[in-house]
Amino acid sequence: MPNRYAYLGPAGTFTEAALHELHPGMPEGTSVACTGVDAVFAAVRNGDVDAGVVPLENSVEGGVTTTITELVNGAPLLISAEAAIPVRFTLAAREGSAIADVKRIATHPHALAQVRGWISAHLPEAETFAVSSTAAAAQAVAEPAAPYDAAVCAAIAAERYGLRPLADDIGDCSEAATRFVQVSRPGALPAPTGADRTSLVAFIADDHPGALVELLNQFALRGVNLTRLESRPTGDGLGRYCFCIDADGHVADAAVGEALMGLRRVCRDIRFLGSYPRADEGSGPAQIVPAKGTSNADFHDAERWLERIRTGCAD
Ligand SMILES: O=C(O)C(=O)C[C@]1(C(=O)O)C=C[C@@H](O)C=C1
Repeated sequence: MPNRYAYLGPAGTFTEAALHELHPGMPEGTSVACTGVDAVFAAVRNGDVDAGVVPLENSVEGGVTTTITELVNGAPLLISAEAAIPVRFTLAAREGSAIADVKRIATHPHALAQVRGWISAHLPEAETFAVSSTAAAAQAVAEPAAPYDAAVCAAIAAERYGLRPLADDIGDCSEAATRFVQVSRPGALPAPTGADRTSLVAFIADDHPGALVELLNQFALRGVNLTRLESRPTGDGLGRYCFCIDADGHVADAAVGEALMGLRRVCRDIRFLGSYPRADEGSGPAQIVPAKGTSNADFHDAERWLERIRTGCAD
């Protein structure tokens, strides 16, 4: 039976585009549109689907809170894949509308944050309304008795719901991109590819000067490059934070594995969120030349040397 995937729906979201990027040519009927990120997580956890795709971070607006909260606090799931896609926004309305008619605009909060400048320049009087996704906004605007005049959505969503684009490419940052992750129930990890990413959440043991530096040193000492560090409240009281970390490399790599063991020693708790192929393999920080003494071979050589000393076989 083909795998089934949940995603933040309805059809026409950027998340659906990410799902198709991860699984090109997936058979009809294998995707399940959910009305919220939390519903995607629930579908994965209760076994309705094999995996789910959700937005994790946007290059302009940052982390997607619901996704991060689910990964940090919900029943453990693993990230098994990622996709990064450019996000371009269209203002779309029912046939016959003009820009001057737009008084009420619906969209997803992350999308709104990325078009705020355009809206205040072109529609300063318009009211904005947050809905569960950009495609949900387009779907709502298409209703004859819609409470909104226009949606900020992907061009493909405008087309799917029969809306007319009033303005294209209205994002304030032309290079905006969103990173999506596929989450699965815990199981075997994807094999290392040589261009991987590892995600985890670190809970520091106690609040003291240098606690974050101690944590970061575990990576720095082993030459592991970090690609994301985000603090999130633990929910246990003001000033209590955990740290969401993405690092280059796979947990099967000696340097990453040793960094994780170091974290385990200095932190109260570590939630491992997965090792999976990087979406941008072949470019960017994955190309960083490993620091001297941090390759797999260097670690294994040092391990064998220590073993010889311990067993009295040192030369
Ligand atoms: O609403 C959508 O189309 C989504 O896929 C969600 C989402 C997000 O959560 O950031 C994805 C990409 C865009 O940045 C705007 C919205």
